Formats: sequence, C-alpha cells, structure tokens
Amino acid sequence: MTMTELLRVSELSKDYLHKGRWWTPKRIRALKQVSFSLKSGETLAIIGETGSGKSSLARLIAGAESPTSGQIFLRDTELKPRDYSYRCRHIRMVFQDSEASLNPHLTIGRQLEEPLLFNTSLNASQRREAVAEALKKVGLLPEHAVFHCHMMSMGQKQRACIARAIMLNPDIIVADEALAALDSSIRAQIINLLLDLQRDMNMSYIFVSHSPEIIRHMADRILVLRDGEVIANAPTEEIFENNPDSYIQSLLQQTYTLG
Ligand SMILES: Nc1ncnc2c1ncn2[C@@H]1O[C@H](COP(=O)(O)OP(=O)(O)OP(=O)(O)O)[C@@H](O)[C@H]1O
Repeated sequence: MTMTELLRVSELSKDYLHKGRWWTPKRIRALKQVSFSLKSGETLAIIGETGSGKSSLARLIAGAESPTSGQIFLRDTELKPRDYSYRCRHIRMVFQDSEASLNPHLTIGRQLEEPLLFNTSLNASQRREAVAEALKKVGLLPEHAVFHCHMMSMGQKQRACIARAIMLNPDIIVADEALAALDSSIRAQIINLLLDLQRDMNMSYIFVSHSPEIIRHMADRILVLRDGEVIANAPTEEIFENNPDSYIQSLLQQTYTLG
C-alpha cells in the first residue's frame, strides 16, 4: 500500500439467490470482481444505473453484508465480514431515510451515546460531553440530546444521523443516497456540513448518488458501475469533461438540482 492509501477493495464479488422458475434458485451476480482504492480525505462517488450494484457495494464496504469473494483492506488490516466492532470504529454508514434509521423510542442523545457505550471506556459524564460535542459539530444544540426524532425536522434528523456516524471519529463515511430525500435548500446545507466535517476531521467519503450536480460538487473521483462491473474509475473532472461513453454520459445528464 502507498502512504496515503486508506481503503483497498480487491476483486469483490457478491451473489444473491433469487427464487427462479419452479423454485430453483437463480444466482444474481450483483458485483463482479470490483477493485478500487480510496485515499485518506478523498471523496469517491459511486454511480451507475438502477440495479448496477451501487448499494450492494456500499453495504459490503460498511460491513452490512458479506462478500461472496474478494477482500477489503483498511490500511494494512483485512476487514473480515463479521468483525463489526473493528469496522464500526473506522467505517460508518449514513442512509437516505434518516427517519427509519433513528429509533423513535430512544432520545437522540441515547442513540448517539450507543457507539461510545459499546466501543469506548468513557464514563457517563464523558459520554454526555462527547454527545454534546458531536451535536455541536453538526449544527445542533446540546438540548437536542433529549429530543425524540419525531420532534425534529427532516434536516435535523439527517444531522443527528451524521452526528451518530461521527461519534467514533471514523476514517470513512459511506452514504447511500443520504441527500436524496431532502429538499434542495436543506440538501445544500447538509452538503456544506459534510464538506466542513471532512476538512476538520480528515474523513474520506464514499457516496452513492444519482445527482450529477452533487457528484461534481463533492467527489474527487467517480467509480462507474454497469451490471456489477467497474467500467470507469477516474478523477471527477476527467469523467465530466471528456467522456465519450454514452452510458456514462446518460448518467451525468440526469436532471437533479443542488438548489
Ligand atoms: N438483498 C438482496 N437480495 C437479492 N437480490 C438483491 C439484494 N440486494 C440487491 N439485489 C440485486 O442485486 C442487483 C444490484 O442491486 P443494488 O441494489 O446493489 O443496485 P443499485 O445500483 O444500488 O440500484 P438502485 O439505484 O436501484 O438502488 C440487483 O439485481 C438487485 O435486484
């Protein structure tokens, strides 16, 4: 590995079994020998048409699913499929549906405290302090710790999800369409928040997005998937400026706006 290389994904494949005709299982190869690497502080956008394997790749990197074959290395350590405690200290995921990913029965503070309870030896007052600090970092107030998610706006809920993701100072945040459900002005605020956090905490981002404008604004590199295979992996400007491939051009011409 080179000095700045943080994550290396090597020949990652993922098969799913679907019910076929006459109940014979049909094997769907969602990812085929995907390889790429990510540098510290870098932002990688994963793009591709529906069903090309973007979410599967995001889930494998975050450890939410196990690969059929292939390896993932964080610095020099191979990430094993069920090593949740190691992985969650380094890689955290933020989902599109902040509502569904927050527990309606627990206060925001309790949910932010959870990763600390399981992964650190901080005492109760240190945990409270860390929660208040994280809320401040994402533009919320310490008082939001006692809120339940139904008391918060959509934008505040997404900020709370980001706060939960940064509790353990991860190296990488994986975001699967995390901005898609937000209206355009809130989306622009969350993008700026993510960029500020990245600068302050030197995190790397891997994000799945259908929005060319968000990709151009945020990504350093773009990985293009088609039918589970990587068909391009290059700096953002290169992909936008001189790409003769009609599949990639059509992905980049979709009309989402940043607001
Ligand atoms: N849990 C699952 N069980 C069975 N098949 C799955 C599962 N998840 C994904 N697939 C299949 O794997 C392929 C890739 O799906 P995936 O959701 O990764 O694509 P995607 O590019 O994220 O699509 P979209 O943009 O619509 O979210 C598809 O054929 C999908 O049907």
